[in-house]
Amino acid sequence: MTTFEQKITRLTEWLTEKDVTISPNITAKTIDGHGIGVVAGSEGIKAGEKLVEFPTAALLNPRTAKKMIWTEAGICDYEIFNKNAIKKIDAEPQSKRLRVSTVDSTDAWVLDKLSSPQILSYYLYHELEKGYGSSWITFLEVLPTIDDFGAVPLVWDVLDYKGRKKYVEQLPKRTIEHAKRMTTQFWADLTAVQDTFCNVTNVERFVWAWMCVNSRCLYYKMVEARTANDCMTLAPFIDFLNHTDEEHCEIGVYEKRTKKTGPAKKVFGLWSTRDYAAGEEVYLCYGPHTNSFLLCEYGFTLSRNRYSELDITDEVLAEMHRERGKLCTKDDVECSRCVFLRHHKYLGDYTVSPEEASFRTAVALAAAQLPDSAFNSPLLQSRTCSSFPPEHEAEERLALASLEAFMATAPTYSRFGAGTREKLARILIELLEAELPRTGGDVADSKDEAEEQVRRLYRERADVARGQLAQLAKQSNEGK
Ligand SMILES: C[S@@+](CC[C@H](N)C(=O)[O-])C[C@H]1O[C@@H](n2cnc3c(N)ncnc32)[C@H](O)[C@@H]1O
Repeated sequence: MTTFEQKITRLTEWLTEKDVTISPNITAKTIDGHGIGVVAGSEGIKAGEKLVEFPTAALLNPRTAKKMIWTEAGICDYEIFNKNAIKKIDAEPQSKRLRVSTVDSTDAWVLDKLSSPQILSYYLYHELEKGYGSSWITFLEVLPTIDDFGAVPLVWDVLDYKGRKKYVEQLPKRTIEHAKRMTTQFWADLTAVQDTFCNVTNVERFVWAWMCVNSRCLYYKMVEARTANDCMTLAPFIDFLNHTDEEHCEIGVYEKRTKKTGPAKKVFGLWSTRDYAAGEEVYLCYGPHTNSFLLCEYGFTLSRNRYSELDITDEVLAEMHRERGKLCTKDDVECSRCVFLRHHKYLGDYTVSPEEASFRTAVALAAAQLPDSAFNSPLLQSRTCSSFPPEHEAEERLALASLEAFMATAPTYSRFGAGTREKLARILIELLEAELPRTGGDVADSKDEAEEQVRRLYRERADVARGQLAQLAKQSNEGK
């Protein structure tokens, strides 16, 4: 049986054969709770040190994958393709074909119909099926298993992995929506791939491939990319880097001269942005992500996350409609307050962090303090307070003018401050009371990874609410 160290040595040698440079100052190792990660060697790392450099041809991205798929398709007489897909290609006039592929054949257009995640997921799926026959086996051997994705809600939902489907509905509402969007995208991608290739039948394996692509791809811009979503590449070894929201490494493309004479070549590289002590884990930042996002996309959460926030859209909307007695719905005629907020692009997406309420939230809670009549229809027809109809009540004119002034200048002290704090505090206290049982209270951590992640999201929500309540109390004491 091959040990982890042997697999990493094989991977490093294989990458070196492809002219990839890996600094001797870093090494890959398994890290408790993180899977594989990258750590600084005994010499440590200096800021600005180049850690990994890839010739762009050695990357696994839609461009390189399409070339390899097309070469293989030629060898097996195009038998990997679904017969209907081939019929459709033959029927399509060549002039109409979208030529974005770098593959040197007009028929390779069949691959251009697929998005980058679809191409890459198919590629990994198919290579795994080949096993030791795959030229990527050294890379496949160090990829996570489906079990390593056991904390991803998509995996619970699509595979009911370890009976975890039930936990999807227990997630906070916005996280459920995120998870469901991913499930929809997954099935759309699988369908598109099955419409093109005849050899994709194992859903669990496709989940594995799709999740590898989703959780390991790095941003890499190619001229043929149609959308930002197409700008993705897999880069073995760099993809061992775990996520942090702190100071981290950077990745990018730059030119490098490998020989004294001859042209400079493009490389895809990873470099440090600060010093690292020997043995310290080296991270990347996957983006300014909340724990809800990290759980859905990657299957983990950070114990402290600087991007933690609490979505209180439903609660704020309920507060705004207290006077009306019911929420506006899509099928309902919207109330004039919603029309006003929508017109100013402030309707929905209300959040708070432990430190502050988002400005959108502050605007909505300010709007909630004006009577319905302040948003009445003649006013809305005129849209701005500068052109109020003369018959409009002076007091309401003044109130709405204050709201618009607040939206324009966001003063720290405004007529809405005290009312906003009161409404926000009520929302947060009610939310805390309602969600407390979902945090698991003082009971020990659940043995089920999925259940534990659900609890962690609720604990984080409670922490954000408490942090924000403390801020509100402080502001009240300061008389803001
Ligand atoms: C790009 S890979 C990083 C390498 C990965 N740890 C491995 O074993 O191959 C992304 C995956 O690593 C894990 N991961 C990344 N950052 C993490 C963190 N801060 N804490 C826990 N797991 C993390 C998650 O499973 C995520 O899906």
